[in-house]
Amino acid sequence: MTREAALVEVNNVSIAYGEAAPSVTDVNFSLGEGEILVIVGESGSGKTTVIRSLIGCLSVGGHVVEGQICYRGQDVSTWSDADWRKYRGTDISMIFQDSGSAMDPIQTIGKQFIAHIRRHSQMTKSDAEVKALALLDMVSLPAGKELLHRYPFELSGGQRQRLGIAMAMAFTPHLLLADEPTSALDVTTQAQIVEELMRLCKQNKTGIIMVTHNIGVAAYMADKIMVMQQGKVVDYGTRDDVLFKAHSTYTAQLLDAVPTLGGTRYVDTVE
Ligand SMILES: Nc1ncnc2c1ncn2[C@@H]1O[C@H](COP(=O)(O)OP(=O)(O)OP(=O)(O)O)[C@@H](O)[C@H]1O
Repeated sequence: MTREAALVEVNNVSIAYGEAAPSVTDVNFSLGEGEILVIVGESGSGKTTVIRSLIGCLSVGGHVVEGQICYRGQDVSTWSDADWRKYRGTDISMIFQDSGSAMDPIQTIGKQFIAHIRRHSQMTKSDAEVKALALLDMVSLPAGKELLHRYPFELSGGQRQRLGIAMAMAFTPHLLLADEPTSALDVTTQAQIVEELMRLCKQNKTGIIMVTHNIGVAAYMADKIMVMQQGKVVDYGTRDDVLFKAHSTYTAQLLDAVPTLGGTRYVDTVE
């Protein structure tokens, strides 16, 4: 019997910018369908670099210098631009720290959302609008019709992130990448967005790889956690392994920094 390929498999990957020494070295992890991997680590440790490499969108000069990234068993280094266009935004999608800033400020949300749907499908304008409205409803953004006539800056940070999730989920991706999707939000909205992502992940069996600075968020939502420091993975494993049997001093320090409530550390109490 052949083993079914993991959704994502990253083997010994190192990534450099230009001619400089690699910024990220020897990264290994895997993700199954419907699993949530959360990447945590200090600023500059390489989290964004790793997540962007999975959608073939490293910033200028970035390239994989060693190792292999596989998506459903396919080595993505063999993909042409046309292959990437086929997968990006449909099968593999991404939400950013502030989804609104990734949108054109002078075009209405509706125009951009409908164009996004039509770019990846054969839908008519009116069918795309119906789909956009259903997606807005799915992420608890009611009054979608009115919202489609608004501009990105007219929405709150939380509404913009919900919109980002709706657009990213438009084609029910198998893999959703999220780069600090909650860090610009207040704590209550942060919790709502995390719940939303977890619900969609469960409902659609979408695998999620999310970057956050907040190990409390990782403890709450992750199946697996990867901790990065200075371009290297210093801890990786199931949520419980990393939280309760962490090997690196850095992870121990991160966990020590999590506030306690009535003497109980937050991560200890989350199921
Ligand atoms: N476009 C670039 N050109 C050159 N070096 C870069 C570029 N982007 C990132 N780097 C370098 O790669 C390393 C990792 O950066 P990266 O943005 O992936 O870290 P990060 O963990 O996501 O940080 P943050 O939490 O601050 O977003 C850093 O040393 C950074 O300076």
